[in-house]
Amino acid sequence: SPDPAARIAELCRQLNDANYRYHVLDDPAIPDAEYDRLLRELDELEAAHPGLASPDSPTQRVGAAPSGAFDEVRHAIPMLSLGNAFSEEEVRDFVRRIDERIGRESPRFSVEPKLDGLAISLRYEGGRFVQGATRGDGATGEDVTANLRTIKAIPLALRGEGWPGVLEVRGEVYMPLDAFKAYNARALADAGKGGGDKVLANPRNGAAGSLRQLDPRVTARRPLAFYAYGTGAVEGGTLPDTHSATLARLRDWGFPVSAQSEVVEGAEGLLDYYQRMGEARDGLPFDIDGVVYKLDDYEGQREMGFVSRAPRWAIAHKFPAQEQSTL
Ligand SMILES: Cc1ccc2cc(C(N)=O)cc(O)c2n1
Repeated sequence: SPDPAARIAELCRQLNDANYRYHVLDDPAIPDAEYDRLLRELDELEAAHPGLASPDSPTQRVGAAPSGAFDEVRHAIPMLSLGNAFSEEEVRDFVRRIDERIGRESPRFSVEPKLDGLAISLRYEGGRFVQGATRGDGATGEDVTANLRTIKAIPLALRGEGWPGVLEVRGEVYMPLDAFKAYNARALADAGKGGGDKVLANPRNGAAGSLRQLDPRVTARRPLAFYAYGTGAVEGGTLPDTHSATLARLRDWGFPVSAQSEVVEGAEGLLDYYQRMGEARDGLPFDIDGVVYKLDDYEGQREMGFVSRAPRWAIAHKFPAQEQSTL
């Protein structure tokens, strides 16, 4: 049989590549059954050669139950909450304030849907996922690293090159609607036979509840997804000058980013995007409760600063409340 170390390295590469193509490019390379077969082969090889199992191996995503509650994590850079706009007038005020404060006639904005999930922060050192935490109150969150490792959309090691020595990525963990419905249908059916998983009230609670499980093996059974929407601490490297260019780099490094993100210009561009996303909303594979507008250039963001914990350079424009997803 070929050298086990070489076979293990090849299987890790194939499985990580399959994850990237499935979760980031939305272009699966191999069918699920093939993915599972490769993962089983890797599991058996690592069991036979324990010294050869790398901590970044796809088999290391599901750990055992930890001790007790979650440790606290202090966010070196606070995780922002967003100010809200509910009307066209408030959006125009937002753009006008930017023009008045930093003299931008028709600024460019990075825009994307606002997913209804749970905000988290992921820390990478030397390109490896070392810690993940919930937003908490923005300054301090809970260490849910073991649970986040079970989410295949979150890379255990960065791809490509040029990433900083320390990189924190902020994003939203969410439960896709189809997966939510399939999970509940199965949980309901199993309940009928006196066993099975808990039925979830709605996708947002499903995501929050799944991440707060003390046992990562329970989290691993939940259909969770993730998409990156920003960065936190960055050391030993630099990011591009705009948010949109940073999102493109995050995608190259292995993070899913919103397929609906765009760059638009001025209040008209924002309102047109809001209109289009409002029309597309019911066809999206996840719940959204609005769209997010961000001044795209970081220089402008620095000049605009923050009001208490919310940035002056970004707002969420919310849709009218929608009846909750049915069970
Ligand atoms: C700065 C910031 C804070 C919270 C966010 C939340 C979402 C979201 N829920 O999708 C998207 C973003 O771009 C965000 N951006």
